[in-house]
Parts: sequence; structure tokens; C-alpha cells
Amino acid sequence: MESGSGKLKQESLLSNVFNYQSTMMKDHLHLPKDHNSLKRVIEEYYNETDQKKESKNHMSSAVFSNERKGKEQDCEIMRKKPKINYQHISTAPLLSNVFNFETSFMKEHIRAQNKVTSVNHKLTRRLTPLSQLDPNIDSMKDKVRARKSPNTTTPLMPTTPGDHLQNSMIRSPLSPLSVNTLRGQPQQLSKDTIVAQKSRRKEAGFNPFGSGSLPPSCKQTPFQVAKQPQRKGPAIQKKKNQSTPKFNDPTISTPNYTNETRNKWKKAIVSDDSDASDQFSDNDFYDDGDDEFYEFQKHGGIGSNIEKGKQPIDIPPRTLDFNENERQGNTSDYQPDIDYSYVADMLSDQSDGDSEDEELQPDVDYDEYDMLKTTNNVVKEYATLGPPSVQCNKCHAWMWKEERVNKSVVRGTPVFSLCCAKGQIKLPKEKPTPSFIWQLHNDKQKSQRFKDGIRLLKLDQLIDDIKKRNYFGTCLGVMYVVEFQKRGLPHVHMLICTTVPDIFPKGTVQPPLLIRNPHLILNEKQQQYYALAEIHTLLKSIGKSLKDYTQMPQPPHSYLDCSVNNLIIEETSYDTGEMEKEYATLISSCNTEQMEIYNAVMKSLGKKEGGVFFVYGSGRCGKTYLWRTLISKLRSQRLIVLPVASSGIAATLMPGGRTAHSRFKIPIVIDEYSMCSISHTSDIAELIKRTSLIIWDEAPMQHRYAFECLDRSLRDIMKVVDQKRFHMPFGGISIVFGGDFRQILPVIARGSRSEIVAANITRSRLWKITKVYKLLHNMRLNKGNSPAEVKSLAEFAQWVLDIGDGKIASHVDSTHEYDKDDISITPNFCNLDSQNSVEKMIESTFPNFMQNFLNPDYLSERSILTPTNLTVGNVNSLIVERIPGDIASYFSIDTAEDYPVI
Ligand SMILES: Nc1ncnc2c1ncn2[C@@H]1O[C@H](COP(=O)(O)OP(=O)(O)OP(=O)(O)O)[C@@H](O)[C@H]1O
Repeated sequence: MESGSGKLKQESLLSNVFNYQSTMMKDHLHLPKDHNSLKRVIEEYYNETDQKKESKNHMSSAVFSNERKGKEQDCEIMRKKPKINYQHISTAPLLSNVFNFETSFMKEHIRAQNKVTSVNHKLTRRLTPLSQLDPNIDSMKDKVRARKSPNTTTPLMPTTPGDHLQNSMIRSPLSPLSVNTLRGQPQQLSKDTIVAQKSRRKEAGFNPFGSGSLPPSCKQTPFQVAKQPQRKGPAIQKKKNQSTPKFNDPTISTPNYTNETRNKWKKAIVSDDSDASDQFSDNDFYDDGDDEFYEFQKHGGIGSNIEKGKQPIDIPPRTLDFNENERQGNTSDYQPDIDYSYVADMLSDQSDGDSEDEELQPDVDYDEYDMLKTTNNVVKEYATLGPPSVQCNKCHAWMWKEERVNKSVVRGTPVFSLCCAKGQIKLPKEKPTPSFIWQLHNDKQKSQRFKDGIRLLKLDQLIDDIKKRNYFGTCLGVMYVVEFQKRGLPHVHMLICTTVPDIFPKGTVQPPLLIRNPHLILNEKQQQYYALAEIHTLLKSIGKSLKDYTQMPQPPHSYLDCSVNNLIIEETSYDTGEMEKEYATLISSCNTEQMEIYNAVMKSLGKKEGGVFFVYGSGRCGKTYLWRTLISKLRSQRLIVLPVASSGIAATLMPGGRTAHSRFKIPIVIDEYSMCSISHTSDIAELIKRTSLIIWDEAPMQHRYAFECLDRSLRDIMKVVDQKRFHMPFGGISIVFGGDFRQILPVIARGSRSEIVAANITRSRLWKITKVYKLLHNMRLNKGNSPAEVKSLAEFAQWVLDIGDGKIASHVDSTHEYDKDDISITPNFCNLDSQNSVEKMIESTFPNFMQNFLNPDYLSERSILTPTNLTVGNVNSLIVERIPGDIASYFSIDTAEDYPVI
């Protein structure tokens, strides 16, 4: 890593983050008004990226050739190593959640801007010597010194064991508990002792505060955390150069470091010289506690009266000291004014605050503390090594000595692998952070809009790609609206006007209106007018009109005429000839079960009394076939039939199908009194009045309230036609429900079995007047090329029905938890190899994929069903990977949170 000013380090890191998220850099194009300058920045960015790509090989060989002295073979080996992203190597662990990372990083940055010395521990450790974190660190030190009044710099004379611990804490980044540990005999304070200590502190004038409520004195400076709170009580204050008073208790003695030891520590830490660590003696670095123990014994440290190995050592603070006198060796044994705030900050990540001064955590939950003691007998404790104190002499990252790879070596230079793989990984010099990113951090408004900006950027990128790369044919224009869902998640509705893409054979791509109603006969001009009329209808819903937009082509007035009900036009514009043909084909091969239902429904239509039917059939028994027969018959007679389904997928299987909720405006949050949001004068009300039949597929999926809601609403609407209809089910409109109770039942969040059953259509009052019909024959499997195949298919059909009826035994005796509900599939139904079975399944489902992947017919005839979306994703990736060309990913986020106000 290049050395440089602290500011540069932070800038570099920040730019690294933004390089990683190139999209984010572009995002800032949206924010400042000066668009051109930002475009320039992006261009520069891309130019640099290209240059980097070009120089990549050169760089890798250059990096390694220095190390390997031009041994080409070695360089080759290095290139073949797993790809290392040189730019992001140091931040990779942090980028897993980039938003969180950025949030925290920005906080750190702002704190640094405000001359707060605490820094992200991880970053500090890996990347930057402490002394380089802020270019203004010297001025910060000056400020600290200036702030120190005699009162604040003078330590407290310990008056009680508790007080002594506090003083120890101020001297050391170790937690009170760890201090106890280091004394060899874990001090098990009773609840009474702790409460007594607390009350003594309160009496003495301490202002107890938790982590969330710092006392005013501590809020004054960035160094508040370790600043010695002033006692108002009669505490005896200790002068700066006074030696540490010893408490009488022989087990609690204060570490008494000599100047020599202290300077040695500081020299190694403060120095930027990578060889500084070499100045340590054997005893300064230790493989176990013994060496360290003797080091402190030598210097009159703790436990000089305690035997070797029986007592853990107290580790001196390996931190920077801002006191100039200290550096020059003019130190006393006791340094009360050493500021450990940055140490505390750094440790806070690891220790959850345990390392903080006891005074900072006076609100101990003593009950919990007591409970801990009694349950585990001993309060769990740990010692901390303090901040990393040795620099890697290759990359200058701050490391703990214990992380060295040459553990057997106690004297000499420690070698580290964690940071730079023993110098094999070299970070290129980072470019300075673009000014607009600095601006962003300093501009509250912009930083608040940071995430919004990112979303906009991604959208912009998508639109850009659609326009320039012609994903959907030549793009003539794009309109979009961003809608926020209830959880605050944004999603985009985009209208893309394109020519028919060349990649699709002519006639295979149709305007949406024609996809919904493939038999609608409209010429090109009419299609355009209807499209404009639909836009006009959408605009009307927000109080505007197409006429407000003079630059848009205007259709003839009749298309925009409010008296023209497009819904009715749409439902009555089918090609009757085509419909008749389709009907003739379908009816000719209906089986007896289907014919029975067909006749019953048609009879109810003839009587105009309405009727409620339920067609119950397991999968592939011909329900959809029956719907198509009924629909084609009615549409061939210009009668209106409204096919709906509980799910969108099921709706697409029916000609002109919609979801029931969309068609009838059924409320999502529903109860037994709900009504559809249909006004009597609306177009949909008019359509309903003229409707002959409603077909509702996959009905068992819906809560019975939905059917009852529709019943109430239709009776309310139809009473306008005839008052008697108010008393007829569904206002006298015939309705056919269909579905399979073996499939999905209503989803009740965290509902019990009884609640789910109670939500079922069979528990509705409407069920009593419903005529239930059954389709029992699996129509898909009764065809076969040979008697053997027919027999095999029949067996399979029966087996599928048995599964639905719960007749196939599951592995109740299985030893595996996950197996218990599983059933075995016999090899004659499914005989996939265990080896590469997914690949083989893809091969057999999509043969000659490369020749056919642009053929819509080929694709629409094939699908692979999987139980979970995760598997769908995996199979999709495998298939998509085979398609040649660039892959563009448009990332998004699935959580919405307020961006913190900085
Ligand atoms: N009477 C029939 N004559 C010829 N083929 C039929 C007949 N009925 C159904 N089929 C065919 O059987 C297959 C399954 O029928 P369909 O899709 O209508 O079943 P389904 O009950 O709707 O199934 P699912 O519940 O899985 O949606 C289809 O290929 C369909 O064309």
C-alpha cells in the first residue's frame, strides 16, 4: 500500500467503494445540477476501467516480476491463482452489504471530518497506520492537550477496590472484568458489593449514564469516552507526576510500567517505520502468557509476588499517546491523561462495550449479573490484546503480533499473511475521491437522497440499455412511473414503445390488447387508437386527459368518448367465426363428464335465472378445456363471458382471462362485510350488467370472503337491472367455479388447520346453493401410442390421484427428519441419473437449444417444474449461460429503510 496522508487514505478507500459499485458513481450524476461535469466524471471512470483492463496482464506480471525477479514460469503460476480483485481486496468482507457498509463508512468519514479520532477498527487495522488517519491529527492532539485542565488530568486516588478498578480502566483498554481476570483470581463480586459500589459512585457525584446517554461533559469533545469524569465528592485527586498509589489488597495491584517499557511500546506503535516492530525483545511478544508475565515482573508490574504461570498478565496499552512529554520520555509511571477513546472505539466492535470504562456502564443489570454468576459459577471473562500493534513490513497494515505466520520466531520481524499474503498482494495506488462524492458526504440533503439516487441510477441504466442496445427492438420511446409498495419498496411500471424486434419472427409479437384477446380484429390504425384510448383512461383516473398532452397523437373523438365503454367493446369484438370454429372442435371431443357440466351451465343461461356451479377435478382432468368450450360458445354468440382466476398464472391459461381481484376490484384486505370497489356508474359495472357467465378458476385458493364479497357486490349492481336480482346469488349471473382441493388452499398467515378449513369456499353460505360436479379422468394421460403406454399412463394417473388422496405411504420410519413426509417415486415414473441429473434434464427438455432458443414456439412448449424458486433460479442460470452474448444484471434491493440523517 502506498503511504500518504491520512486524508488520502480515506479518500482512496472511499473511492474504492464507489469503484466497486460503478453504478453508484453514476448515481451522483443525478444529484448535482451540473450534468456535464458529472458525465465527464463517468467517462473518465470508464476510460480508466478500460485502461485498467488493458493493463491488467501487464500489472499482474509487473507486480509479481518484482517479487519473482522475472521468472516467467512463476509469473504464470501466479496468474493462474484464484482471481484476486486487487482493488477490493481490503474491503471485500465489508462489501457484502454495501449499503450498510456505506452507511457506516460515511458515518466514520463524517466523524473523521469532525476530527473524531475513532475509526473503523477493521479498516484501521488492515489499511492505515493510526497516525495517518487524519492529516490533522497533530492539531487534534494539540486540542486535547489544550483541553486538559489540572482537574481533568489528575487521576483519582482510589478509595475503594471499585474505584481502583476504575482507575485501572482509564489506564488500560481492558474491561473491568478482564482486569479481574488478570489478577489471577476472578473477583466474584456479590450483588450487594456491586450495588454498594454503584451507590458509592453516585454519592460521590458520578452521573451514571448508559451508552445511549452520555453526560454533557462527555459530549463536549470527541475524546469524551475515556475522559475522566470529575468527582464532585471528596475524592482525593492525584497529581500528574505522582506515583500510583498502591491499594492494600495484595491481589489488586496497579501495573507499574517503567519509562523504558512505555517508550518501547510507543516507539513501535507511533513509528511509521516498518521495522519498528523489530525493536521488540523476546518478551514483548509472546506465544503464551508466560513471557509477557515475566516482562511485567521485570518492570515491577503486577503480581510480582505471584508465581510464574499462575496469573495472567496485564497488557499495557499499545496505543498512541498524544502527550508530547511522553514521547520524550518525560513520563510518570501513572498516565491518567492518556486518552483511550479511540482504543475504546476500536474495541467496541469486538467487545460489545465490555472494554469501556466501568463508569461508562454503571447501569448494570445486577439481576442478570447475579444470574450469570450463579448459573455458570464464574462470570465469563476474557482478556483483550488491545489494538493491533505491529505493522506488516510489506503492506504496512496494522496487525496483532499473534497473527504472524512465523509463530516460532519470537525475535525479529514478524511475517503476516492475512493482510497481503506475505507481500504477494499489492494494492495499486488509489485515485483521489471525486469531488462530488465529497460533496455528497458534506451535503445533508444529498446524502439523505443517496439511496433514491442509486435507484434512479439503476433505472437510468436500464432505460439506457433498452434504448441503445435495442433489447426489445428499436426503441421509439419509454415512459415509466415509480410506484412505492406498502412496505416502501419501489417498483417501476415502464411503457416501452418499440418496433417489433428482428429477433422475433414476424407476427409472433403482438400488442398487449391482442395478446389478451387474440381473436380481436383491429387494423394497425385501430390498434393505435385503442392504445391511446387506454392511456386516456389511465390519465382520467388521475384527473387528466390525453388532450392535455398536445404532443401526443390524438385519436378520433369517438375513441375518447366517455360514453364508449372500452371494456364492453373489448369483450364483444371477438371474431365470431373463429369462435364458432373453436367451439366446434372442442365440443366434439368433450367427454361425458364435461358434457354434463356444459349442458347444465348452458341450461342455466337459457333460463336467465343464474346458477352457481363448482367443477371439482384434479390436475389435467380437463377443467380448462371445459372453460374454453364454454367461452368459445358464448363469444361466438357475442355474449359476454368473464373468465377470471385466483392466480395470475391460472388467468393466463384462459382466453382473455384476468385475476378475479383485478377484474372485480375485490379488496385485498377483506372481511365478511367487504364490497368490491365498483361504482354503479363505472364501466366495469356496465360490463357486469351485460355479462352472461363468470368462470372462476382455481377457486379453492381464495378465502370464502372473496366469493361472498363478489356475491354482495353483484347483487347490488344487478338490482339496478331488476330489483328481483338483488335476491339471486351473484345477482342472477351464472357463475362456474373450478379447482382442486388437493392443490393450494387459502393461505392464512400463521393460521391453524381449522382456520384454513374455515376459510374455504365449502364453509361459505354460498356452498349450500352450489351444484358440484366432478371430473375424474385424467385427460392428459389417457392417450398413448400403444396399449402398453396407455396402461403405463393410466397407472401414473392413478398414482398421482393417490398422492393427492394421501394413499401413498410416506417415509414415516425414516431416520432423517426431512424425509418423513417424502414419498418414493418408482423408477418407472422417474429414472434420472444421479450424476449430472440437472444437466441431463435440461438436455432432454430443451434438445437442440442453441438452434431454437429464439423460437417462441419451441420455448413455450417446454418447461421444467421445480418445488422452490431457488431451484428455478439455478436451473434458469444454467440454461441462460448457454445463450451467447453479454449478460446485463440490474440489481435491486429488497429492503427499504430510511437513510440516516448525518
Ligand atoms: N375432452 C378432451 N378431449 C381431448 N383432450 C382433452 C379433453 N379434455 C382435456 N384434454 C386435454 O387434457 C389436457 C389437460 O386438460 P386441462 O388443461 O383442461 O386440465 P385441467 O383440469 O385444467 O388441469 P390443471 O388443473 O392442471 O390446470 C390438455 O392437454 C387438454 O387439451
